[in-house]
Amino acid sequence: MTRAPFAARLTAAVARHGPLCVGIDPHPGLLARWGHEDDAAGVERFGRDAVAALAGHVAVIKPQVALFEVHGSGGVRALERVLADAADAGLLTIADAKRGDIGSTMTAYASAWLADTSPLAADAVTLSPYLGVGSLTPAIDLAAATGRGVFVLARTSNPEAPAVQSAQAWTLDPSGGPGNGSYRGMREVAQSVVDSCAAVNAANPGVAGVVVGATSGTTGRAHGLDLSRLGGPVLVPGLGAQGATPADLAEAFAVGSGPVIPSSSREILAAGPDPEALHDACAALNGSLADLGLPAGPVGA
Ligand SMILES: O=c1ccn([C@@H]2O[C@H](COP(=O)(O)O)[C@@H](O)[C@H]2O)c(=O)[nH]1
Repeated sequence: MTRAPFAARLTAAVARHGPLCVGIDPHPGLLARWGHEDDAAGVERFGRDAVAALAGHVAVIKPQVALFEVHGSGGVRALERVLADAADAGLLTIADAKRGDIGSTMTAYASAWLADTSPLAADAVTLSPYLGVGSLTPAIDLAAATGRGVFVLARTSNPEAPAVQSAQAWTLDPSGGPGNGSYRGMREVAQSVVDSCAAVNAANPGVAGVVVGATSGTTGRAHGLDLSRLGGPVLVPGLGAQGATPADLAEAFAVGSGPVIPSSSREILAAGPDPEALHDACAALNGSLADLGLPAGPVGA
């Protein structure tokens, strides 16, 4: 199937619905609040009801894969149905799977989340670069070939992140691209991930996004990354339950082409299950985010 590049589709969806990404995280407490059991049938009903309520009101959703996998094969089947509903409804999807492995295994992860033929295919998937951004090439290549995208963890929202992500790393010469370049100088691991993704985007515009947490207030490290040359989207989890507010984003994410996609899961889902209440919560948060004037594209738009 031929589809426009993910970054262009994301830019267009953000222009229409605003930048907010709603995380689909069926935690036990939320399932109870929405009147569902903590089992495979419960996460399926929760996810599909959320998609039905959110379609046409937000640009993109981000199902948290772990909260479906915890219910075994039934949970994975539920996730397949949630992803299919979202695709049918024209709602973009980011599978928050955080995959990363040696290249041969990465090829299988890539096929699972990004191949047209896979029942788990999403519009984009989150990837972990701990084995090196170059090890993610099978997923990046498949995303480029199928009009999908990847979001590579750069500076995550958890308080433990700086111990690894703020360490100094050898940096590839940008002219080489991941896996090919000579080494020169040192910079933070998080910045080197961003720079490697920028090199990917120079060849395949907008395919490689990054994840940068919204929680500068708790980790003290969201600020200071140079996203100006990324040339791809930025997924920003941590709004709401983790303590970040829209105001925390204004300065850290002002520079770059974007689109910048702030994400909230538990806090926004707590407004449900009433669809009207969910719409109102999304509209209020999208309004606050729009006021910030975050980069909204164009990336291949
Ligand atoms: O740096 C990261 C990367 C991913 N996440 C994921 O986003 C949601 C956040 O949920 P909230 O309820 O809005 O806190 C969750 O699925 C995380 O695994 C992140 O928080 N930080």
